[in-house]
Amino acid sequence: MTGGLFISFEGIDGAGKSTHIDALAAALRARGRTVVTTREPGGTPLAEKLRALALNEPMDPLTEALLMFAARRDHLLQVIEPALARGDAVLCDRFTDATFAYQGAGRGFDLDVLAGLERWVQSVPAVQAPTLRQPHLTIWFDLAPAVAAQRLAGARVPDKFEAQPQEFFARVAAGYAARAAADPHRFLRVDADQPREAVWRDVEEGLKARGVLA
Ligand SMILES: Nc1ncnc2c1ncn2[C@@H]1O[C@H](COP(=O)(O)OP(=O)(O)OP(=O)(O)O)[C@@H](O)[C@H]1O
Ligand SMILES: Cc1cn([C@H]2C[C@H](O)[C@@H](COP(=O)(O)O)O2)c(=O)[nH]c1=O
Repeated sequence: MTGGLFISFEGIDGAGKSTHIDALAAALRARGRTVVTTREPGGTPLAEKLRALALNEPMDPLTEALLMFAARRDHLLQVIEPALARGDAVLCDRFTDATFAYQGAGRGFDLDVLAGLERWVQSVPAVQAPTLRQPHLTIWFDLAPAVAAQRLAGARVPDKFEAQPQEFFARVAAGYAARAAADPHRFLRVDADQPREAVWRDVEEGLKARGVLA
Protein backbone atom coordinates (compact mmCIF):
# COMPACT_ATOMS: atom_id res chain seq x y z
CA MET A 1 0.00 0.00 0.00
CA THR A 2 1.42 3.44 -0.94
CA GLY A 3 0.33 6.98 -0.05
CA GLY A 4 -0.48 8.31 3.41
CA LEU A 5 -1.94 5.78 5.80
CA PHE A 6 -3.76 6.81 8.98
CA ILE A 7 -4.42 4.11 11.60
CA SER A 8 -5.95 4.82 15.01
CA PHE A 9 -5.84 2.53 18.06
CA GLU A 10 -8.87 2.51 20.32
CA GLY A 11 -10.22 0.80 23.41
CA ILE A 12 -10.90 1.41 27.08
CA ASP A 13 -7.97 2.27 29.37
CA GLY A 14 -5.76 -0.79 29.84
CA ALA A 15 -7.05 -2.62 26.74
CA GLY A 16 -3.51 -3.03 25.38
CA LYS A 17 -3.33 -0.44 22.58
CA SER A 18 0.08 0.98 23.43
CA THR A 19 1.58 -2.50 23.61
CA HIS A 20 0.90 -3.04 19.90
CA ILE A 21 1.64 0.38 18.41
CA ASP A 22 5.40 -0.11 18.53
CA ALA A 23 5.06 -3.62 17.07
CA LEU A 24 3.04 -2.33 14.13
CA ALA A 25 5.45 0.57 13.64
CA ALA A 26 8.34 -1.92 13.44
CA ALA A 27 6.42 -4.16 11.01
CA LEU A 28 5.65 -1.22 8.71
CA ARG A 29 9.23 0.13 8.87
CA ALA A 30 10.53 -3.33 7.99
CA ARG A 31 8.41 -3.02 4.83
CA GLY A 32 10.01 0.31 3.96
CA ARG A 33 7.41 2.74 5.28
CA THR A 34 8.17 5.92 7.17
CA VAL A 35 6.07 5.82 10.34
CA VAL A 36 4.93 8.57 12.71
CA THR A 37 3.65 7.36 16.09
CA THR A 38 1.58 9.84 18.04
CA ARG A 39 -1.30 10.09 20.51
CA GLU A 40 -4.45 11.95 21.48
CA PRO A 41 -5.05 14.05 23.31
CA GLY A 42 -1.53 15.27 22.59
CA GLY A 43 1.04 14.96 19.86
CA THR A 44 2.05 18.65 19.71
CA PRO A 45 3.39 20.97 22.44
CA LEU A 46 0.04 22.79 22.63
CA ALA A 47 -2.04 19.61 22.56
CA GLU A 48 0.11 18.05 25.29
CA LYS A 49 -0.68 21.08 27.51
CA LEU A 50 -4.38 20.58 26.78
CA ARG A 51 -3.96 16.87 27.59
CA ALA A 52 -2.56 17.67 31.03
CA LEU A 53 -5.64 19.81 31.73
CA ALA A 54 -8.18 17.36 30.31
CA LEU A 55 -6.76 14.34 32.14
CA ASN A 56 -6.26 15.98 35.51
CA GLU A 57 -8.61 18.92 36.09
CA PRO A 58 -12.29 18.54 36.98
CA MET A 59 -14.54 20.15 34.33
CA ASP A 60 -17.97 19.75 32.77
CA PRO A 61 -18.42 17.40 29.78
CA LEU A 62 -18.69 20.20 27.20
CA THR A 63 -15.45 21.79 28.39
CA GLU A 64 -13.81 18.35 28.28
CA ALA A 65 -15.09 17.68 24.74
CA LEU A 66 -13.94 21.13 23.55
CA LEU A 67 -10.45 20.55 24.95
CA MET A 68 -10.27 17.18 23.16
CA PHE A 69 -11.29 18.74 19.86
CA ALA A 70 -9.03 21.78 20.31
CA ALA A 71 -6.08 19.45 20.90
CA ARG A 72 -7.17 17.38 17.88
CA ARG A 73 -7.31 20.39 15.56
CA ASP A 74 -3.77 21.43 16.45
CA HIS A 75 -2.54 17.84 16.16
CA LEU A 76 -4.22 17.38 12.77
CA LEU A 77 -2.79 20.57 11.30
CA GLN A 78 0.71 20.30 12.80
CA VAL A 79 1.41 16.57 12.65
CA ILE A 80 -1.15 14.28 11.00
CA GLU A 81 -1.90 16.19 7.79
CA PRO A 82 1.76 16.99 6.99
CA ALA A 83 2.70 13.34 7.60
CA LEU A 84 -0.09 12.05 5.35
CA ALA A 85 0.88 14.59 2.68
CA ARG A 86 4.43 13.15 2.75
CA GLY A 87 2.98 9.66 2.30
CA ASP A 88 3.91 8.49 5.81
CA ALA A 89 2.01 6.02 7.95
CA VAL A 90 0.52 7.68 11.04
CA LEU A 91 -0.19 5.40 14.01
CA CYS A 92 -2.30 7.34 16.48
CA ASP A 93 -3.09 6.17 20.01
CA ARG A 94 -6.78 7.26 20.05
CA PHE A 95 -8.67 9.71 17.82
CA THR A 96 -12.28 10.93 17.58
CA ASP A 97 -13.89 7.58 18.37
CA ALA A 98 -12.50 8.12 21.88
CA THR A 99 -14.45 11.37 22.18
CA PHE A 100 -17.68 9.64 21.17
CA ALA A 101 -16.93 6.75 23.55
CA TYR A 102 -15.69 8.74 26.59
CA GLN A 103 -17.42 12.13 26.42
CA GLY A 104 -20.46 10.77 24.55
CA ALA A 105 -21.24 7.29 25.89
CA GLY A 106 -19.21 7.57 29.11
CA ARG A 107 -20.19 11.07 30.26
CA GLY A 108 -23.55 11.10 28.46
CA PHE A 109 -22.75 14.21 26.40
CA ASP A 110 -24.91 14.97 23.34
CA LEU A 111 -23.71 12.87 20.36
CA ASP A 112 -25.14 15.33 17.83
CA VAL A 113 -23.07 18.15 19.30
CA LEU A 114 -19.99 15.91 19.10
CA ALA A 115 -20.81 15.12 15.46
CA GLY A 116 -21.00 18.87 14.76
CA LEU A 117 -17.63 19.46 16.41
CA GLU A 118 -16.19 16.52 14.46
CA ARG A 119 -17.35 18.17 11.20
CA TRP A 120 -15.72 21.50 12.11
CA VAL A 121 -12.48 20.10 13.40
CA GLN A 122 -11.85 17.37 10.84
CA SER A 123 -12.64 19.44 7.78
CA VAL A 124 -9.18 20.02 6.40
CA PRO A 125 -8.07 21.35 3.01
CA ALA A 126 -6.58 17.99 1.96
CA VAL A 127 -9.97 16.28 2.23
CA GLN A 128 -12.75 17.25 -0.16
CA ALA A 129 -16.06 18.34 1.41
CA PRO A 130 -18.40 16.75 2.39
CA THR A 131 -15.96 14.08 3.66
CA LEU A 132 -13.86 14.57 6.75
CA ARG A 133 -10.44 13.44 7.79
CA GLN A 134 -10.92 10.05 9.43
CA PRO A 135 -8.50 7.20 10.03
CA HIS A 136 -8.29 4.80 7.11
CA LEU A 137 -8.42 2.03 9.68
CA THR A 138 -9.24 1.86 13.39
CA ILE A 139 -8.00 -1.08 15.43
CA TRP A 140 -10.37 -1.54 18.36
CA PHE A 141 -8.98 -3.54 21.28
CA ASP A 142 -12.13 -4.95 22.82
CA LEU A 143 -11.69 -5.93 26.47
CA ALA A 144 -14.09 -6.30 29.40
CA PRO A 145 -13.69 -3.46 31.93
CA ALA A 146 -13.01 -5.92 34.79
CA VAL A 147 -10.03 -7.42 32.93
CA ALA A 148 -8.68 -3.98 31.96
CA ALA A 149 -8.96 -2.85 35.61
CA GLN A 150 -6.95 -5.88 36.74
CA ARG A 151 -4.23 -5.11 34.19
CA LEU A 152 -3.97 -1.50 35.32
CA ALA A 153 -4.21 -2.19 39.07
CA GLY A 154 -1.17 -0.71 40.77
CA ALA A 155 0.56 -0.01 37.44
CA ARG A 156 0.57 3.80 37.81
CA VAL A 157 -1.15 6.67 39.59
CA PRO A 158 -4.56 6.81 37.88
CA ASP A 159 -5.56 9.97 36.02
CA LYS A 160 -9.10 11.38 36.06
CA PHE A 161 -10.36 8.81 33.53
CA GLU A 162 -8.51 5.79 34.87
CA ALA A 163 -10.01 6.52 38.30
CA GLN A 164 -13.55 6.12 36.96
CA PRO A 165 -15.63 3.12 38.16
CA GLN A 166 -16.14 0.04 35.97
CA GLU A 167 -19.69 1.16 35.08
CA PHE A 168 -18.17 4.17 33.31
CA PHE A 169 -15.92 1.89 31.26
CA ALA A 170 -18.86 -0.40 30.46
CA ARG A 171 -20.57 2.63 28.89
CA VAL A 172 -17.36 3.61 27.06
CA ALA A 173 -17.03 0.04 25.72
CA ALA A 174 -20.64 0.20 24.51
CA GLY A 175 -19.80 3.52 22.85
CA TYR A 176 -16.95 1.88 20.93
CA ALA A 177 -19.22 -1.00 19.92
CA ALA A 178 -21.74 1.51 18.53
CA ARG A 179 -19.04 3.36 16.56
CA ALA A 180 -17.75 0.06 15.15
CA ALA A 181 -21.25 -1.05 14.15
CA ALA A 182 -21.81 2.28 12.37
CA ASP A 183 -18.57 2.02 10.36
CA PRO A 184 -17.65 -1.68 10.02
CA HIS A 185 -15.29 -1.14 7.05
CA ARG A 186 -13.10 1.24 9.04
CA PHE A 187 -13.05 -0.81 12.25
CA LEU A 188 -10.95 -3.90 12.88
CA ARG A 189 -12.16 -5.45 16.15
CA VAL A 190 -9.56 -7.47 18.01
CA ASP A 191 -10.35 -9.66 21.01
CA ALA A 192 -7.91 -8.18 23.54
CA ASP A 193 -8.65 -10.81 26.18
CA GLN A 194 -5.88 -13.11 24.97
CA PRO A 195 -2.14 -13.36 25.58
CA ARG A 196 -0.15 -10.55 23.91
CA GLU A 197 1.18 -12.82 21.14
CA ALA A 198 -2.34 -13.94 20.19
CA VAL A 199 -3.58 -10.34 20.14
CA TRP A 200 -0.68 -9.36 17.89
CA ARG A 201 -1.38 -12.33 15.59
CA ASP A 202 -4.98 -11.13 15.20
CA VAL A 203 -3.80 -7.58 14.49
CA GLU A 204 -1.34 -8.86 11.88
CA GLU A 205 -3.94 -11.11 10.21
CA GLY A 206 -6.54 -8.33 10.15
CA LEU A 207 -4.04 -5.95 8.54
CA LYS A 208 -2.98 -8.53 5.99
CA ALA A 209 -6.62 -9.15 5.08
CA ARG A 210 -7.00 -5.42 4.44
CA GLY A 211 -3.81 -5.12 2.42
CA VAL A 212 -2.00 -2.94 4.98
CA LEU A 213 0.66 -5.59 5.63
CA ALA A 214 1.89 -7.83 2.84
N1 LIG B 1 -2.62 -9.26 26.17
C1 LIG B 1 -2.25 -8.85 27.38
N2 LIG B 1 -2.33 -9.67 28.45
C2 LIG B 1 -1.97 -9.25 29.68
N3 LIG B 1 -1.51 -8.01 29.96
C3 LIG B 1 -1.40 -7.15 28.94
C4 LIG B 1 -1.76 -7.50 27.60
N4 LIG B 1 -1.56 -6.44 26.78
C5 LIG B 1 -1.10 -5.44 27.58
N5 LIG B 1 -0.99 -5.87 28.87
C6 LIG B 1 -0.57 -5.07 30.03
O1 LIG B 1 -1.71 -4.31 30.43
C7 LIG B 1 -1.33 -3.00 30.79
C8 LIG B 1 -2.04 -2.01 29.87
O2 LIG B 1 -1.54 -2.16 28.54
P1 LIG B 1 -1.35 -0.90 27.58
O3 LIG B 1 -0.62 0.19 28.29
O4 LIG B 1 -0.80 -1.39 26.28
O5 LIG B 1 -2.88 -0.51 27.42
P2 LIG B 1 -3.51 0.81 26.80
O6 LIG B 1 -4.73 0.37 26.10
O7 LIG B 1 -2.51 1.54 25.99
O8 LIG B 1 -3.88 1.61 28.11
P3 LIG B 1 -4.11 3.19 28.30
O9 LIG B 1 -5.12 3.62 27.31
O10 LIG B 1 -4.62 3.28 29.70
O11 LIG B 1 -2.77 3.86 28.10
C9 LIG B 1 0.19 -2.95 30.69
O12 LIG B 1 0.73 -3.25 31.97
C10 LIG B 1 0.53 -4.07 29.70
O13 LIG B 1 1.81 -4.61 29.92
C1 LIG C 1 -8.60 11.19 22.68
C2 LIG C 1 -9.45 11.14 23.90
C3 LIG C 1 -9.00 10.56 25.06
N1 LIG C 1 -9.79 10.51 26.15
C4 LIG C 1 -9.27 9.87 27.38
C5 LIG C 1 -9.10 8.40 27.29
C6 LIG C 1 -7.95 8.10 28.22
O1 LIG C 1 -8.48 7.88 29.51
C7 LIG C 1 -7.15 9.40 28.22
C8 LIG C 1 -5.89 9.28 27.42
O2 LIG C 1 -5.02 8.45 28.10
P1 LIG C 1 -4.14 7.31 27.34
O3 LIG C 1 -3.43 6.61 28.45
O4 LIG C 1 -3.19 8.06 26.44
O5 LIG C 1 -5.04 6.42 26.59
O6 LIG C 1 -7.98 10.40 27.64
C9 LIG C 1 -11.05 11.07 26.14
O7 LIG C 1 -11.75 11.05 27.15
N2 LIG C 1 -11.51 11.64 25.00
C10 LIG C 1 -10.76 11.71 23.88
O8 LIG C 1 -11.21 12.25 22.84
